[in-house]
Amino acid sequence: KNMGAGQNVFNDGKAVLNMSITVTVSAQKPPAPHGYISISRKKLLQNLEINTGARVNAWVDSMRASSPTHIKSTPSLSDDQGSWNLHHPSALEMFEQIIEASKGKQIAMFLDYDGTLSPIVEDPDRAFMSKKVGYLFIWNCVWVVSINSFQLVTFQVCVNQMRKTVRKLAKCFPTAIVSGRCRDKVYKFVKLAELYYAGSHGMDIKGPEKRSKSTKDNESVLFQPASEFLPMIDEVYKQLVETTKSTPGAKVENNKFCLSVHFRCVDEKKWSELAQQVRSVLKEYPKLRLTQGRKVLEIRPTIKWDKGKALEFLLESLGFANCTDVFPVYIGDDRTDEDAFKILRDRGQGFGILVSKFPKETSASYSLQEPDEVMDFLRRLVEWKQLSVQARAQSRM
Ligand SMILES: O=P(O)(O)OC[C@H]1O[C@H](O[C@H]2O[C@H](CO)[C@@H](O)[C@H](O)[C@H]2O)[C@H](O)[C@@H](O)[C@@H]1O
Repeated sequence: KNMGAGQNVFNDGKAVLNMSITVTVSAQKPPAPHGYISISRKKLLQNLEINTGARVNAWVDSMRASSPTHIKSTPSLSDDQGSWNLHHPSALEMFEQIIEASKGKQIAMFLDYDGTLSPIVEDPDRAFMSKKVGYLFIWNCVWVVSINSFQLVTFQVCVNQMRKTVRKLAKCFPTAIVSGRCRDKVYKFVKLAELYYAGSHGMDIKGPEKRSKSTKDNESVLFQPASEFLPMIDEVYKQLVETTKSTPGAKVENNKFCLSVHFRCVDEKKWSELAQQVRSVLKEYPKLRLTQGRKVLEIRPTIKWDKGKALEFLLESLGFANCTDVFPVYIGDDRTDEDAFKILRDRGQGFGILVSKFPKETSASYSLQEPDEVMDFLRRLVEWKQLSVQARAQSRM
């Protein structure tokens, strides 16, 4: 059986078999044709089993390594908090220097969602924007006839401070949300029509809604590089739901052009079983690959597209292609955000801010500890921009 060139038996970036192999199954072993390796089917299957076991173990190691409790117990990283902070100082503490670096340039903001604008929670469907909620107390006197007295009534108006801040931010700078989630879902959490959205790890990009009376269609989809994968993703979603249902706590999320298999609520003893289940489905789909986020296995098309490419595409769409006077700031907490941090580092433009309480390998320049700090940083940017606009207006008078 000719397995064909470039067939990835295991499709997680490091292909186990990624070369042209001719497997000959016959009683008498014919000589291998020139340029081909001839190995027995039995031997091949044995190799595959060994590799499958090793690969699943590698997955589980990686699942452990990305877990904060394990990071804390990794001496090379935990002992090094001080030196990590030196290399990735707080963006809040470095605010003045950041502003200085952006002088004369147009700031453009790129924000990841989970773990950046919303705190990480167990249930992905309840990852609402920052919990910090403002209460507006209105004291009011109400004449209650029945008890013939005045009563003091309190009204509480909840204002989502993060949404309010991002709305203001978008008034000051072009702003995009870049998320692993399906675009519609992230929009339901953020609920701001004035932003750019790049869902499914950047594979579904849409510009701000245009309010046009002439057309009912106010959607402005800009780019969907993986649309041909939709049927495959749906098929794999169904299979993963079925295959993983025996693992308590596992949750499969359909993110339209990619899938997430959550293991946050899976007992660590069952991680290997879950990895095995995911692998058993994925091995039939060499055109899909696996990446990892925070307690989540992410499955996506093998196309060369990621959050970094989405960032470049958005910069172009915003009219900043080949511009030297743009200053992109990307804030994110996850491994998938590293692609965007790296692009900024390589271009030598703007910078990345990693949201993390723990030292991590990163191409980001600065750090913030949690979504509340992200909100403080965004607020300071808004205040600075408003003050500089005011100052400019006054100087013209
Ligand atoms: O790129 P992002 O916006 O950061 O999306 C990455 C994944 O985020 C979500 O999962 C993460 O957040 C969940 C809610 O806090 C948490 O339960 C989970 O453990 C995290 O991995 C989202 O549900 C995934 O689909 C995204 O891929």
